[in-house]
Amino acid sequence: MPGFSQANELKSWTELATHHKTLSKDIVLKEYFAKDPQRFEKFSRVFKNEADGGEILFDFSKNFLTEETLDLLVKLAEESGLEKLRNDMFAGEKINFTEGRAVYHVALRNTSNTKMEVDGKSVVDDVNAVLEHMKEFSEQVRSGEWKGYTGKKINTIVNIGIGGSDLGPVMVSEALKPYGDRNLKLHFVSNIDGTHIAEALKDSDPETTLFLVASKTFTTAETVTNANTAKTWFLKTAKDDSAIAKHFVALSTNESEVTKFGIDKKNMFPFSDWVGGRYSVWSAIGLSVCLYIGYENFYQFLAGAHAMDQHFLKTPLKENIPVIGGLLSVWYSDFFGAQTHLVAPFDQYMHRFPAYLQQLSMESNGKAITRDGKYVNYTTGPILFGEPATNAQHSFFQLLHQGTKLIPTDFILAAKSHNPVEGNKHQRMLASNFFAQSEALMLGKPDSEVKAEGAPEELIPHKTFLGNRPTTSILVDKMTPAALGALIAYYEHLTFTEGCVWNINSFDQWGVELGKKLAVKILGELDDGKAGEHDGSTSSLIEAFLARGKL
Ligand SMILES: O=P(O)(O)OC[C@H]1O[C@](O)(CO)[C@@H](O)[C@@H]1O
Repeated sequence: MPGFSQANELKSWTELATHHKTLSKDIVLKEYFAKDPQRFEKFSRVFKNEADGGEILFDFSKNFLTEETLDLLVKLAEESGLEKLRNDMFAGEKINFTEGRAVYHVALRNTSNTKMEVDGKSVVDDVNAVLEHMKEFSEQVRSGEWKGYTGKKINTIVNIGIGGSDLGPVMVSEALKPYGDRNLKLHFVSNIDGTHIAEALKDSDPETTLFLVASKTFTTAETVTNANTAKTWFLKTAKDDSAIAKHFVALSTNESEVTKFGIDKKNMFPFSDWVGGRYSVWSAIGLSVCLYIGYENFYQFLAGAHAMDQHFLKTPLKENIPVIGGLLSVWYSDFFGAQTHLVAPFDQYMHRFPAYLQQLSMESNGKAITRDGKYVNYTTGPILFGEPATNAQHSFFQLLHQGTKLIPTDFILAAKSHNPVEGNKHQRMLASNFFAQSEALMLGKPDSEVKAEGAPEELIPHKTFLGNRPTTSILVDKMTPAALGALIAYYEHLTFTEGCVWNINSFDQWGVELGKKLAVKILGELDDGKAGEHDGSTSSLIEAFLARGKL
């Protein structure tokens, strides 16, 4: 445990509170830019991705930040023990103390084969053995050497998993679609709603479909139920249990449940309990991605994340890009009262990125108990939300520009499009929106300007924009596998930084357990056709469902 309980007991927290009193009255971003021609240079950082030679520019200069703010925030990180906690994570210490586990997803993308140990035992060979298996298997499937039970090539992959066993694979395979094998059809089935599996099966042929049952625990009700439904559907045609080996593989830590399900141990891609669900796309859980984009690209994805890991591990805090991102989030949440964090990728392929980040951020830092068991005296994890732009502009950006809430926003753009159609015209239009939005959010539109445009007197307040809305712009050269890997790792370490300062355990998820238990009890009542003991509303709703939902 660190040498403090509540983050607001730290000296730097008090100093930040005093600093906030003056800064919040004074800071007008456009004036700060006018006063300081070096502002962009001071508050932007370039990440050089050793994996593919690409760069990512992080522009933090349109944030409520001065040199003093940054110094105080860095001091807050130091006092909170960020360097120790980070080093402990990289050393395989059991920093997820409520579950007695190491937090070692960084070991899954250790492409430099650095020594990494848990309990004094190296994990490097085990990680590499699984990667080797993924390589061999993905090459066999992609080449057609791996055949279905009737000798046909696999052309459909159905990943069955939920939460971290779904969101990472679906987001990454969408984001890296330009690298995908278009002869392979991908389906991701997560929801217990029968529609999800039914639609995937309608679109599949048992002779050419490969099911990946992705579940760390292999006990998650949704996944086990969907996988059993898929197995029944498959056996209806295949008839013979021995055919399962060609069409079902498991991505899991739980060998006994996997074999009980009927999947051969040799068709299991294992990983360890030190991989959290929301950090598992780098593990065997990423097999769907590997099959789709090929092993070389998957490896580049890992290498890009590894490059960001090295940056996080070795760069002084003031230059450390994810540390700055995390500290800014704390700054907005706890000193400016921001409740949310918006992430808007200007990239259609990245359309599931905000959904992925929701689990990463909200399952990690949606906590209110400090590491020594006290209720926090301050606010913690923000509500993360987002949609790809420019679509987002035409729906909820109104509230960003003229609403009453402060919404710190990240905009992400790749300079080079994968589809430079119409002589790159679309890309230039996309980019012009990326620049215009952050500029407009900062500059606003004063009433004098609205008046000068000839607006009638009564409309002037409606057409005025206050501006001074903070944004972080992230400019990637091109969304390559390595760039995406680095970007995800950026958000992981940002989340880590927040959790460390707030002194919460970012690595458990007890909050989702309650709902699971209650649902099991009510399922028994639905099977019996009678509501049990509940409050008036719940019993009546159950009775209404039973009356209306009879088959
Ligand atoms: O991979 P599993 O064990 O099926 O769990 C799936 C998901 O369920 C959760 O435990 C929460 O419901 C997530 O943390 C996890 O990603």
